[in-house]
Amino acid sequence: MSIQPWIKDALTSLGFSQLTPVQTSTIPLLSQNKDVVVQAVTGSGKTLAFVIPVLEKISKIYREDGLSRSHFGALVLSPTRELASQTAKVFDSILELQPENCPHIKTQLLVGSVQSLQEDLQRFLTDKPQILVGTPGRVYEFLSSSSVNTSSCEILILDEADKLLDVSFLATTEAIVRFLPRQRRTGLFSATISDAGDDIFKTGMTNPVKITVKSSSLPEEDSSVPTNLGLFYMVLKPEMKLKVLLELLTKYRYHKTIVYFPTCTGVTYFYSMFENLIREIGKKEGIDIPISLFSLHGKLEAKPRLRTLTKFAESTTEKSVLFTTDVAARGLDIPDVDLVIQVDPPTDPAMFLHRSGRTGRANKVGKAIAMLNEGREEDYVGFMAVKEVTLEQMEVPSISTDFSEWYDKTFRKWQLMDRVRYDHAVRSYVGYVRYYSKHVASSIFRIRGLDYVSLAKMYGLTRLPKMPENKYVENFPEGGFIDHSIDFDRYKYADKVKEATRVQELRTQMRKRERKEKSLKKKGQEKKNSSWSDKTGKKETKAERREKMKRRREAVEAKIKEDGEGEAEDGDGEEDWKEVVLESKRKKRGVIEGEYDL
Ligand SMILES: Nc1ncnc2c1ncn2[C@@H]1O[C@H](COP(=O)(O)OP(=O)(O)OP(=O)(O)O)[C@@H](O)[C@H]1O
Repeated sequence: MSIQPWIKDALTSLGFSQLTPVQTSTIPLLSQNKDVVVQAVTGSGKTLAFVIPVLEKISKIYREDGLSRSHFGALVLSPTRELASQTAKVFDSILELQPENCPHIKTQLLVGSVQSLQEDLQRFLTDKPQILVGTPGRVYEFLSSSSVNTSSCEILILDEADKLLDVSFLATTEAIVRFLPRQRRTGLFSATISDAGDDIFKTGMTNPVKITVKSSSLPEEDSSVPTNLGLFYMVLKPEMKLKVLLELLTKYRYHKTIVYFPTCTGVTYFYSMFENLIREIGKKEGIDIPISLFSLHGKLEAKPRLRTLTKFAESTTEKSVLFTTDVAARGLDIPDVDLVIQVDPPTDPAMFLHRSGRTGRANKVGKAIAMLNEGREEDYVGFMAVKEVTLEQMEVPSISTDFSEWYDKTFRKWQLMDRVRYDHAVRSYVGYVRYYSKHVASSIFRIRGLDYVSLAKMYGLTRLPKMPENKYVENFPEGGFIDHSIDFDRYKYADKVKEATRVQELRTQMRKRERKEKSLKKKGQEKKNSSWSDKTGKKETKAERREKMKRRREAVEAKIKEDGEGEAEDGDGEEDWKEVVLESKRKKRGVIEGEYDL
């Protein structure tokens, strides 16, 4: 295969002395004028499979006419800022080794919130980069500017193409494609590209060559999972999940672990809870537990997100753990991640492979564990087997009664220090139930089959929050109470202003309650003396009132829905959309959704 000598030398210096199978099959086709659709297992080297042809093309343009100001030659699209930034770094690591006597090839990263569009345009005109790497939103804005001329773009790469072609991105991706000249090459890459179906043709490709690289060289052993990646599952009650997680994180031998949670709110909540648990375990055992904990999700600002990821990747602590959502599921390449834990399976089955594939990359050994709720979720194993993904059952590590009691006590003590933590628990629980209802495999993940009581215990709730799904709870506990260990009247916010407001509201409520009780007593007295027709009249008024309330609620919900739209962004932002609705509801009502009026 003819790769330019300087690129070959750079690859060798970077330790890539031999190409991987996906690179061997893709580079010659894409470098010479073929469109490609590439499906290869996670960690198989798809990035270099498009980076090399892009560099080849740009070098060729230079040998011929070069590029004029405001033109660029290649565009790489990625679904997340983290992935775009990582891909730009791969280009840059090779470009740093360009020989002095060649025209200098440069890249530019285009992602939202890192710098303004104006700054991006300014940099483009000054630096004259030939390769643009970015996320759809910012790239679209950038290409819309009259300062950018798209007519010289020779190659378009959609990395994680099935994501870029799903409902969350399709319109923007298509709009970007329309900016580009028809006479160009297109490459689509993903470990799960077949999920994009016919949408691949919306990228304007002509007769693309399909390249599929499975993990095994033996055709009868085809698998969608890399050979060195061990996939395991364990079946347990929701209330056991975090205890087992803590046990795995503290007792297991690993270097870097990524733990996936369903929602952004859940990540923030469990992150601060685990920070405390790990500290307390250290105190209990009289040692410093060598774990550095990080948290990352789509609702954080772009810059801290990128910083956290770099810190996690560069962390040299004995054990480093990243709590995250699906925003960090696709494409991220942190070579020494040796354990992935999914506290719940993802709503989209394709995501299972992307999450698990953060370990066991480039022939390194890795282990991915998925926790399944007892009951119906065991069927997920058979469901994944049909997709050539084999999961092996793993024993649930045994949790001693002592440890379990210590955990409950420590968790509760931490939670009681600030009532805001309970509010957060309620929001995370409600968010989880919403998330659960979005599972693609809805016959396995049945909203009516959830063990709500055990789930509430997992989140540290003592009372089931008010929500429509409560109708599925068998033998619904009186008042929603699972236990009475929290005295809500005395449960304080650490924030003084918040606490003062709570106390004020509590007093008002108590006064109201007293007045109500008094009036009820009085009414009871009157009722005894009133006629039957009077009572019927009151009943009608009640029905009218209920109808009025219903209409008002519907109007509020419609408004909230309207307000909530457009909040979603980058991957997992949309997962918490419902939380935005709930938040907005709360603001409007001035109460915590899911809580009883206490
Ligand atoms: N030719 C090669 N020789 C050795 N290592 C390589 C080679 N090509 C890629 N790698 C390494 O393999 C790892 C995985 O590569 P890459 O991130 O491109 O995988 P991927 O197929 O894009 O995975 P995913 O589907 O998860 O995005 C990287 O650390 C990369 O440096």
